[in-house]
Amino acid sequence: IHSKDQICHEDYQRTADWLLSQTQHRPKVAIICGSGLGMLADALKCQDLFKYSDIPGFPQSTVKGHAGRLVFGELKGKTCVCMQGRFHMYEGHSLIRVFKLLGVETLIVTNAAGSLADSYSCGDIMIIRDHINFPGLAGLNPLNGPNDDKFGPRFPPMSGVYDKNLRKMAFDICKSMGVSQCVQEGVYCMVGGPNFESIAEARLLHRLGVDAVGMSTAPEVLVASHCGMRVFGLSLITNKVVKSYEDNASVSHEAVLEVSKMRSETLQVLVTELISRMDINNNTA
Ligand SMILES: O=P(O)(O)O[C@H]1O[C@H](CO)[C@@H](O)[C@H]1O
Ligand SMILES: Nc1nc2[nH]cnc2c(=O)[nH]1
Repeated sequence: IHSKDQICHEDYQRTADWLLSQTQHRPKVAIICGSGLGMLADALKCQDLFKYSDIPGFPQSTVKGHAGRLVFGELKGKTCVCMQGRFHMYEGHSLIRVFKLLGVETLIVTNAAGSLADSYSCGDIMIIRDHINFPGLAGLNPLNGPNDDKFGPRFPPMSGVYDKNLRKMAFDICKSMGVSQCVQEGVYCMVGGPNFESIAEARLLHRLGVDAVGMSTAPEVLVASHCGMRVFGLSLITNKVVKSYEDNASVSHEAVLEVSKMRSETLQVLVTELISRMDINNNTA
């Protein structure tokens, strides 16, 4: 699966069939680990691990902080598959449809993001209420090309994509974890990257009402929602995006990974508890 122009249902099916022949696990939940958040997979019990390089049709993950492994396992009695290493649009791939063919019903997506909202702090967790898909608005969309009706409709709606019940459940869990003071709910904006924002771009995003910005998530959520998956998303605020010409601060991927590492345990507890509480059989929370 190297160029989306060449990918068809049979390609996804071949990869899914190979995985199903290699593991007894039949996951209903998929987790995508954001930059530096790969340890979310460590909580899985009875693991079956596959290096991306060993999976037919799988591309390589090229970004530091993304290990490049698919981990199957049990979390509180629920069977999950976890991507330790995502593919960004700037890398050119999406594998959500393989998950669909494995039987996955719910996607939990995490990312590292910079904050635009003045009230946010580094280390905050933002439950994603909605997204702005900048590349998508400009016509760069993973659903471009002939529509495959086996996956979903030509014109999928995008309102209410981030499941309300799961968002509420996550809030309740954060309360019981005693971390609600650093939990936010907001709008994630996907930009193409791989550069971080200029100050003028940061100001534009701020004016548009963006709370957090990153270079992932929206394409995955789009494809997942198109094929009928329930979606829940979390952004870890790893940096405040520089919005002032007087501010000498500057962001780096290393700094992003450092904050991710510091907060990954909290995210692991939150995601584990969410999966533990969610009903996966009838697809309701
Ligand atoms: O979205 P994730 O994979 O967490 O990664 C985020 O961190 C990287 C920049 O540091 C970008 O790829 C951005 O999208
Ligand atoms: N575009 C973008 N992606 C990020 N990922 C983590 N922090 C940032 C950021 O400030 N901007």
